[in-house]
Amino acid sequence: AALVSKPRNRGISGLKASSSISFELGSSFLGKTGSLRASVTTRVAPKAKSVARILPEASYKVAVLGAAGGIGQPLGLLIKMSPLVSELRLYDIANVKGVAADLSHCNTPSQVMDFTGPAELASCLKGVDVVVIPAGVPRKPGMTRDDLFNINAGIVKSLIEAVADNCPEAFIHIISNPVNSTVPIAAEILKQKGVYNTKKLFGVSTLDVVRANTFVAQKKGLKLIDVDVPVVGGHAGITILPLLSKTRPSVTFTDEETEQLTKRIQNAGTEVVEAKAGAGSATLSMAYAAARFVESSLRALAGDPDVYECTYVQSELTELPFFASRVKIGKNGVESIISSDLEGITEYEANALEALKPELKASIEKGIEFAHKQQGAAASV
Ligand SMILES: NC(=O)c1ccc[n+]([C@@H]2O[C@H](COP(=O)([O-])OP(=O)(O)OC[C@H]3O[C@@H](n4cnc5c(N)ncnc54)[C@H](O)[C@@H]3O)[C@@H](O)[C@H]2O)c1
Ligand SMILES: O=C(O)C[C@H](O)C(=O)O
Repeated sequence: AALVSKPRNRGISGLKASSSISFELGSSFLGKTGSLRASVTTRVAPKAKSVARILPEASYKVAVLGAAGGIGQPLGLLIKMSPLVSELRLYDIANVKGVAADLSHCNTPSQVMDFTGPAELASCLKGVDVVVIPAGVPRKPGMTRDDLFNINAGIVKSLIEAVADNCPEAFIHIISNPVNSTVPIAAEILKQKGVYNTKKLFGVSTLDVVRANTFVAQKKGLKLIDVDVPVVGGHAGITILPLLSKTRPSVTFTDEETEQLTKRIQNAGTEVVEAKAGAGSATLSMAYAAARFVESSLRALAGDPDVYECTYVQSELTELPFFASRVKIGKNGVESIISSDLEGITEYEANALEALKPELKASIEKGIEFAHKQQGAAASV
């Protein structure tokens, strides 16, 4: 692995200037909607001053696996802007050197390092606090996310094995599709390695929330920054369930609006895949969403007591073993799963929740079965 850049301005000017620029970006675009600020009236507000005191001192190591790809590159850029990051480690099987050299010229504090190919994966992962995994193939028009399973399941499996061996304590963010199956695969691999921590494995479903917030704000003429729509279930088609009745600020929807918005949020990934016409799926909005989730995780690690995000995790909220919902994230990962979003939902949402369960269950079982088969195959060699 080559060290591409060392932070030259560790002193007052470098750190202060970049902190204030990216901090403003982080808190106004990435961070704010990652809290319950707009969504729960009973929340006890943390003292702004004490959180501000904690955060600029903190510095974490973040690895991106699949860093030279369509998501990986803009995600690397956004993470490079975070004042909470001391090392940004970029790993890919190809083309990562140039990406790292390019990013390393940004005069923000973190040091950028590149790692290429399986032989350098262990050194990329040693000592990292957060691992983000967007490695894998994207959809083309006409494909479902599940059509990516055959290729991406194996990629996620091998990367998680390395995570288990080298940084089992890290927060793991899985972006690679089909998320509904790749997260259960990761869980099984971590179990096989004896290092599974249910609180630290996250399927990144933030993009669904980002989209729901955008579409609802547009439809209802609301100020975007204030809108917060919880999205539960999973991350594919009808398993994506926006709970529009739980939108904050409180807003009412006609049946027609509910139907139209729900379908648009569920099909938003396909909307992008079709618009890109064979050139891939969402990358820029995904990088934005993933950066928000990274920033939320880093704030949680730094002791911010007010970090809430929707994410696909091991859960007891329903009878399904994995389920996306709003969770509170703290220093040790998931602190609690917020059940109140599922209370008092509308009949439309309750029916949609029941309708998504068979598909989500099948995707979870497919992932678990894959991991078990691989283990069986390895044992018989
Ligand atoms: N969770 C979400 O909301 C969401 C949103 C958008 C895309 N995705 C998924 O993210 C994945 C990546 O999308 P993309 O547009 O960045 O694809 P891409 O093809 O542009 O980039 C993928 C990168 O992964 C790398 N890669 C492949 N195998 C690897 C391995 N074994 N180790 C390390 N790197 C490896 C490739 O070299 C490439 O640079 C896809 O599976 C896509 O479906 C998920
Ligand atoms: O739609 C895709 O295939 C990519 C991603 O899951 C998305 O929601 O944009």
